[in-house]
Amino acid sequence: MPELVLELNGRTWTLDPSRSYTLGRDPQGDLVIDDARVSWRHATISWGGRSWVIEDHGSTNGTYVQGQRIHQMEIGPGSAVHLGNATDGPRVSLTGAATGAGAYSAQAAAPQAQQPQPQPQPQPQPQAHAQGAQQAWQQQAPAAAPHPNWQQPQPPQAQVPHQQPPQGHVPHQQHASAQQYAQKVPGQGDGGGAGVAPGPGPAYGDRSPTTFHQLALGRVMRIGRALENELVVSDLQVSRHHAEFHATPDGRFEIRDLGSHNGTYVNGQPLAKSGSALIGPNDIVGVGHSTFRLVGDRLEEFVDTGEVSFSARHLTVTVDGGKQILKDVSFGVPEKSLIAVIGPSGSGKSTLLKALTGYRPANQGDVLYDNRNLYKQFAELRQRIGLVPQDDILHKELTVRTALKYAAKLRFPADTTEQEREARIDEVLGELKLDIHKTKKITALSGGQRKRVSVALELLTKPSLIFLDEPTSGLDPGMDRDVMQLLRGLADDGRTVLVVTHSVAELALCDKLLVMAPGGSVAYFGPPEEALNFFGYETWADVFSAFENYRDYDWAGRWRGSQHYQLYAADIDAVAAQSVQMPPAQAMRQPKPQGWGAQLWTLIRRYLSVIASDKGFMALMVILPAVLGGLSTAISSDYGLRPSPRGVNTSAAMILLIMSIGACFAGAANSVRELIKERVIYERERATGLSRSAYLMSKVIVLGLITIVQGAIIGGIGFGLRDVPDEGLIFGSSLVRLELTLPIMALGFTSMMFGLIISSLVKTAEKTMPLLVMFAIIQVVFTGCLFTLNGQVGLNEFSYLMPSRWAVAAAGTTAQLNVLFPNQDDPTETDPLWDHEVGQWLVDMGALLALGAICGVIVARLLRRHEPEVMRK
Ligand SMILES: Nc1ncnc2c1ncn2[C@@H]1O[C@H](COP(=O)(O)OP(=O)(O)OP(=O)(O)O)[C@@H](O)[C@H]1O
Repeated sequence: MPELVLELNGRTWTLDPSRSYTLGRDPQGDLVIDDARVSWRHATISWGGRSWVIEDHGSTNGTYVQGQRIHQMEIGPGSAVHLGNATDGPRVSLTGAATGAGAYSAQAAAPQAQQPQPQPQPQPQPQAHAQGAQQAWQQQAPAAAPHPNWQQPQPPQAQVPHQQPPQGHVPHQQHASAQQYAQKVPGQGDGGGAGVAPGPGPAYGDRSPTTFHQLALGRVMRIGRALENELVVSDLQVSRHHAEFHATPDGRFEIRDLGSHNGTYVNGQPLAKSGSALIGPNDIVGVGHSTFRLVGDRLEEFVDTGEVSFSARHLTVTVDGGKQILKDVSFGVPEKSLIAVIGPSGSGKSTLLKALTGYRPANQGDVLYDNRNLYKQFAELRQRIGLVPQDDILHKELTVRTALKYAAKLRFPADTTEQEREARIDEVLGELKLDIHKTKKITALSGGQRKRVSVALELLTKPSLIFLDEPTSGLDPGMDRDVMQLLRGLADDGRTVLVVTHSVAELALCDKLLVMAPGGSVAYFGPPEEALNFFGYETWADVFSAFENYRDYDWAGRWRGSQHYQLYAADIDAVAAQSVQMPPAQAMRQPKPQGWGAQLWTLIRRYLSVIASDKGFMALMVILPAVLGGLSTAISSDYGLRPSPRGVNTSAAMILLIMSIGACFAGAANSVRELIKERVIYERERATGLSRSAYLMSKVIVLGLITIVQGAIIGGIGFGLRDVPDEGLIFGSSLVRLELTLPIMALGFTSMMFGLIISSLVKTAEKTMPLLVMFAIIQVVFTGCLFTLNGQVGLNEFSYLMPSRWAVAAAGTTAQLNVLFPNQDDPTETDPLWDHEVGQWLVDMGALLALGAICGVIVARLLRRHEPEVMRK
């Protein structure tokens, strides 16, 4: 029997040739390797009939034998295989004989063989508590009506003896007991845990470092993704050459950023690009998912594999006018937890989500992530947060794969290769079982599948904390379970997942439930299965009715007086509330993974892909200007844009009017929905480092080109079929029609910019249509072709704000509109904007384009309103 003995992390397994063994992070696999660089299903070892064979399963970071990345290779006694990194990735060694009594049989070794066994703990008796709670509730009041006693909750100590949770590390268990929970939550009542910046104290509680690296005087230790670095970090968030540690002549150590894309952080604050900082034993250096701490001349590395605790303490949000919309919310969960947040409408769920993600930081309180203060170290920690808003954050017109491809391009550092990004996309698609849908358009997917794609997008960068805002809203009831099971799986795989939901059907899948009461305070936090008993009702509908009927009841007081509070929240609550002091905006600004130009190019390509995928829209873009240009030919005119024998030719003004309005309408119609329909995508991408100006510029360039072409079609048809003056002002006699068309093209562009203003102003896409119509009608009035504007004090000056006024004026200088369409009251009074002079043509065109530029500045300001508060600068 060709037995092979495999050694990993000090443990040995005797492999059986009759079956194959999977290696990876998947807890269901045969050999579970808990290392961020190892893929979920990384590789397989099996007996190939002649010899043992290791086969890589398309892992992101590769399988290495003697420093070479391999796909499939024969192995045998004496072989050593590194997973995830050629030098310091987890090492699998193979020998030919069992190593004695310590050897495990791999068949017998269930995946859990490597997991630490849970310590026996005194278990709380949830049912007894629940009944107790119910009795207390029923004693206080019958469910049908509030009772005065409700207002006087018993002091917590009277209800339940306070149990001191024992100290120590306890592995995760689904629906962990209160004691287990209390052990894992950071900073429990010790006043500590408010971040590490800067100051003594353990940075990671009881977590031990993933690896150590020896630093030596005179030696530089360079960190990066590339294999030639001394410290190779297999993380796509890290640049190829990211940063370096080196000793200064006086024996101290310094970290220097090497122009990294995602930044190097010291105590959560980003170093300037290519900047450096001296580091001491209390400093935490952050590079991608890894953090480093100096211990003597050794560097301890902690890799954030997602298994981190999370808690909120005393979160309070006060809005203008002093009203509190979130009141003193505290809760905490250990690693790998799924938390659901429910509550009646207006109870502050969205406000809480914004406070937890840093989108709108609370005015008071802390959010602790792995014992680090999220608000203080936001620039670094925001990269570990995934947020799936209620609306899809992908362009539905694209295929799943293309949408993820663009998202990966925007979120990963500029120096990641397409191959690396593709590999990560494949990994995520596989994890979320979306492989079979990858070539489908997102519009063709069911609601549940679409939500999976949004989750897949957020998983690309391997966040440890994932927040979801009502993922099941708008889905079929059957999809609830699907989505909640997906979230359960995400948490079990080593992430903390918090979901705000209206759906109560699948709450049992969660580890903890947070129930918000009207007014923004906590009504309950604890295991979901004990919640209904806590409230003393049989259904959630009853609980929500009670919230509705007794809005003024002190729900928070009832919670704080309960034994559940003692069990699940008192420790977190014991720390006094602090007001939030966010670092200065500069320190919070996360370096952008991509340069401005690269972002712009990706955004332009994505936008063109979206347009190209909609053939109907493309056809309309050509038909609309053709029809509008054609309409102008319906005006009967013997002389076109030339003077009649008497000079006057009012139909020329009508022709210019119709063509200008056509250009206004086409331009504004192109852009009026553009920003509002992408608002959620913009908000999310902005939080992950998208440049506002690159985003706006991508719209201006693509829509600008479209509207200019449309203007050319309108002008080509409208002027092409008409008599035009023999001589132009700029182009002489040869290109008079072009000279007349240029103002129409510029008008299309500027109207498109006005459309962007409308799009960034409105709250819903439906509101854009009335505003578009209003814009077009105002332009009709202010062309100067319906009635004389010149000389009308106030009205004339106001018309200078209208793009149609300048476009008609520019074309009017060429066509001599002062002759064709003289002032009806006083023919000697001419409009100076229509003077037949080269300078005037240039002034009119300049004013038209300047209006467009001013619109651009206004849109940029308006876009700011739709950004996470921390991104507004
Ligand atoms: N900026 C603000 N200024 C004033 N009041 C606000 C502001 N933002 C939210 N509110 C109010 O705070 C309360 C909580 O709002 P929030 O959107 O967080 O509730 P919600 O529980 O998410 O509601 P829903 O389930 O309907 O989405 C609401 O009464 C809301 O009107």
